[in-house]
Amino acid sequence: MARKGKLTTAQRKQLRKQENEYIKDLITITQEYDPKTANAKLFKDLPISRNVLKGLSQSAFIKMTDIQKEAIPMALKGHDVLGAAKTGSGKTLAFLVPILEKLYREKWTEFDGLGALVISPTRELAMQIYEVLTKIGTHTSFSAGLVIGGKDVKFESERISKINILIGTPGRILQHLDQAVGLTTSNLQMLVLDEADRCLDMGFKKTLDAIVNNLPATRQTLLFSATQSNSLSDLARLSLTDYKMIGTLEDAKDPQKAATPSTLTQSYIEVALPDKLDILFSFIKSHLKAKIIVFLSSSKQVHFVYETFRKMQPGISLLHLHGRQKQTARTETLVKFSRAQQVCLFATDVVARGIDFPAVDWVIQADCPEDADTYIHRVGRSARYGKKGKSLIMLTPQEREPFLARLKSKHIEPEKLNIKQSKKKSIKPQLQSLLFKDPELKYLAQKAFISYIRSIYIQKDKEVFKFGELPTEEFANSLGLPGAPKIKIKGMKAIERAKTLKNTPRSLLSLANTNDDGEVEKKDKNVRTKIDRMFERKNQTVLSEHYLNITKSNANEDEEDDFMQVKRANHTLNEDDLPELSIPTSMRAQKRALSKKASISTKGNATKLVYDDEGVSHPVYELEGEEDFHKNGTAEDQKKTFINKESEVMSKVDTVDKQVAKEKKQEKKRKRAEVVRREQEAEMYDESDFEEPVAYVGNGNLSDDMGDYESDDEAPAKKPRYNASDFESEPESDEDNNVMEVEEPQTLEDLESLTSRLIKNNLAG
Ligand SMILES: Nc1ncnc2c1ncn2[C@@H]1O[C@H](COP(=O)(O)OP(=O)(O)OP(=O)(O)O)[C@@H](O)[C@H]1O
Repeated sequence: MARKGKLTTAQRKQLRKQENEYIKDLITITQEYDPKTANAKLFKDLPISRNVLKGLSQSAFIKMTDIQKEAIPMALKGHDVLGAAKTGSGKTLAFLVPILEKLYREKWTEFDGLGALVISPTRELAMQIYEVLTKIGTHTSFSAGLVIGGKDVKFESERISKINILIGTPGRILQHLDQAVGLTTSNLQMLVLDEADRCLDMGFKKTLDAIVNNLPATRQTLLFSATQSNSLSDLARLSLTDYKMIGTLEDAKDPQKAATPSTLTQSYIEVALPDKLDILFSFIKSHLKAKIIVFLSSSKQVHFVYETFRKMQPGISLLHLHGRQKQTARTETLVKFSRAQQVCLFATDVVARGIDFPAVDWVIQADCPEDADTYIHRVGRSARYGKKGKSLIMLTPQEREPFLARLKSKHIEPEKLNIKQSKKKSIKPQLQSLLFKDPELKYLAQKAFISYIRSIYIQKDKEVFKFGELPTEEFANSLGLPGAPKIKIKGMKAIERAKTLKNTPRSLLSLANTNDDGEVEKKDKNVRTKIDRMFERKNQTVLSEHYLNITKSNANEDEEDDFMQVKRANHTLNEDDLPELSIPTSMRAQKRALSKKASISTKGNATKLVYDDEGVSHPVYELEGEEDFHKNGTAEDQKKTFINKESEVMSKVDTVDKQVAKEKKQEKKRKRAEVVRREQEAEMYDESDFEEPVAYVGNGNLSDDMGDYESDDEAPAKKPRYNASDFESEPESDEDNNVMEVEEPQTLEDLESLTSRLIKNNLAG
């Protein structure tokens, strides 16, 4: 007899049978389903299981968007999908529904391991996808996990073995594939890349390839983005052969199908670089009732603009978000911005893609994006899911024409706006006074200056970004600085480029002074030490403590040196009597001295030695009998043979040396490129704090998983942590003003790193 509430074995068997039949029917209907004739509009018109439909309708997803209508049936049929659709058009559901359906039809259980993997280029986007999944999957029995860094790996490893659907950023996923013993990918059914073009680009190449190498080749792969890459090599990397393209790039040739939403009003203004902040401040002041995102090119820019504008109190709440912030701060800002209605967020491209902020009125691109695709993603934070929105891009006179041409090729033609003269108001005096009073702000301004110049220098599109035409002095003044901080570029390529720059301003022309090593240096004949350089920067309070420590320890060292020195008070030494000693002075000289080739060349002709019974060495002829010696030919012949043999050896050594040197050079170049790339990455998609990964891993139940997520400090709170009143009156007490959120100061090693192409030198005091 069955106890009350418990099913008997027979009942269970019966239920299982019914479910198997239900799944069988679903599969048959799916195979017979023809999207063209079916003309489905609602999710319930599709062959989707009842539990998923329930989750969808409870989340108010009833009617399908175009991409969902097309992509879901294709994916349900088992095809690989390459899907491109405008920003805010519902791509997330287009891959989440097929994931849930696939696993349901495969009768997936926790013992089957990982069934689906979703890769997102940013943490914020991964969290958002996870949140949508937990909503629509609430009536299914799959477990979901979010890995974006953080918690104890052992803790994660235990839980991750039970995860069916894993969502995460590339670096973190790879770390888990490497470390989590329990994570079995051999059964993986589906791989999804959201923002696929970004996941596939150079920045993530190595990581993504390593992840894919860990996955079974027979799987279904879905790629989604508003700007899709259909480069064959990219698709080959994912073993994508028989795939269906949905709304892909071909459609971009049709003006009606431009990559931006029709509900978005796009405009541009031409602004000289030194006037940008004036215009930006005026814009914010005249849009106090709006919800605005301002995109800037680097975290330093964001930090500086946020801190200074905050002090100038434009009359609207200000927020800032970039990849160098702690995850908790990033998440809090995300939640605050989502909930607020009148607010201005300064951000880097870390939130340019995929993030679904509700009701953004304006997207301002204060710095020109690297390409048209980034433009599309940035403006896509507004006008989502059929809502209205506006965007404005500031283009410098140098950027205007070529960048508008890039946009035109994608059928995007923003309207020109003019700035009313009456609205123009310079904030330079205010900035100057702020920087004068606060050395930390001045330091931020210097960093913002350098990072902007650097961002222009490293841009690929040289027609848009004309490094040589930057008005550096005026730009520095516009940030409130008394003059442009001096900068130098390391690396041969940079020098060549700097040399060819015809109209390069004075401050940039100093870059062209190079030394033997191909490094650009100041003309200064005296070699400046790290401490000298520190001294030149000592006006910066942020560094001054470090500086003091160094100079103090150096002073102590001097004293110690003095103390240890043998005083020659009681005798004198005749310098001429001392043996001549010389040591290689530079690294290059040291290397040369150690190279095999150099050591051979400095030793003259090699002499063959033989050792006697006592181990004493002798030239060969000393121990060889005359008769034996003549057996090997005349002395002249033997000499020739010997010389030929030795030159052969030397030439081999020479070839090897050259090869080694070439490889080293290539490796150095590769490393430098890698570091520059990583720095760019850190600016935009920071996944850097590897040592302290946080993961929110489910425990076999989606709703429990969401509970876990909520309770975690590091996780974004589902319920608001701030109520509207908290937020609107963002406290700015005197105390708060004094406590500045200053990033960790860069170390000397950072500043002088060979890997950095542009570094500051002798910051203007
Ligand atoms: N069928 C639907 N019914 C109602 N709302 C929907 C539907 N599909 C998506 N949405 C809503 O539309 C918004 C945009 O969806 P989503 O974030 O998936 O867009 P996207 O195409 O991925 O955008 P992006 O290219 O910027 O990543 C979200 O707020 C989502 O909840």
